[in-house]
Amino acid sequence: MALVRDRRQLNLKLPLPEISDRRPRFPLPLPPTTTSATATSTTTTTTAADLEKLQVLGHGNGGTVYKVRHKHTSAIYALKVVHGDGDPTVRRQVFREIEILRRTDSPFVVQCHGMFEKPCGDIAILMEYMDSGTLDSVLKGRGKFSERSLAGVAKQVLNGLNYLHSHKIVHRDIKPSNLLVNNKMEVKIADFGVSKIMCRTLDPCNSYVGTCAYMSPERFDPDTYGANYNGYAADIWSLGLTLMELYMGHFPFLPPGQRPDWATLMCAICFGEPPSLPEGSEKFRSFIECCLQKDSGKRWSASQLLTHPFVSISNSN
Ligand SMILES: Nc1ncnc2c1ncn2[C@@H]1O[C@H](COP(=O)(O)OP(=O)(O)OP(=O)(O)O)[C@@H](O)[C@H]1O
Repeated sequence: MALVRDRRQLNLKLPLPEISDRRPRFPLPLPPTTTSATATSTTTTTTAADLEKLQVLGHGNGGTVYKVRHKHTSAIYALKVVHGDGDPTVRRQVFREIEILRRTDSPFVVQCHGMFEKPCGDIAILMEYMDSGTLDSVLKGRGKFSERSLAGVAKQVLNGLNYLHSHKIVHRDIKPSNLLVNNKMEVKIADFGVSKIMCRTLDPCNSYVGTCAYMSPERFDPDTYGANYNGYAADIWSLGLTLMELYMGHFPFLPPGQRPDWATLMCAICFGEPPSLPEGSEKFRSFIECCLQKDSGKRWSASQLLTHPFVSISNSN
């Protein structure tokens, strides 16, 4: 596990591209929501005064996520608070996340129950509470995942990506720490701070955003690896690396214990062979190969991968 922690000390994040700094109006209306296991009522008009903070769940880029209880309904939520006086880039990220969450309604994407701005300028997003944290924290706590449990993870994340991609949303930062999980092993895609809504099918999406380690070859070198690069296939590459990491217990591009620098990693991704599983069933190896095609045009889409035999392992007894 120390090896995994070593990698996490890297801050392989690249800056966001310039986007509109237009502030959304608050409170933001949300699309109709489905009922969640922990929060039975939808509270689009909730304010900070309605919520009791129970504990800190984690810290992200410029903000803190709390476990909170609604004082009137007793429903439990996660509340992400981003500081109003913080970095403008972080504020842009949270507005982007809000914009995406307003558009999504899928059991495979973390559900948003409301957003509000506090008088001090802090921005808060009220989300469904995922009581087992991220897949990254599960890996650190319980150790490597079995093939069968990964087939279940793959199926759910693919359903989430299929939903997002069919709504022209590219996530751009799929990795274990952005996939939330609950005690029923339901896995949901979260953290849309660097995601992009594609306006046209062939919109370019070659900006360097997200976490470098999980970036696909065409995001570094679109000329060689990505004809008409539009970003959807990049999410699939990141999913392939994520599943390998959960299976192997360390980041697949690097031998355990090696601390990469940005240039080494970029060379490995662009000039090396894609990583392959050192062990595992034929179905699992084939699935990973379909995700980790260096040429983005040869990579399978989310809807194609949902038909791959590896995914159906999760249904078998
Ligand atoms: N809906 C949720 N339910 C339970 N825990 C959550 C939820 N959302 C976030 N967390 C916890 O809070 C932590 C911080 O989340 P956040 O989205 O702010 O940042 P991050 O994804 O870790 O980092 P960054 O935003 O810098 O990429 C997560 O790692 C997770 O442990």
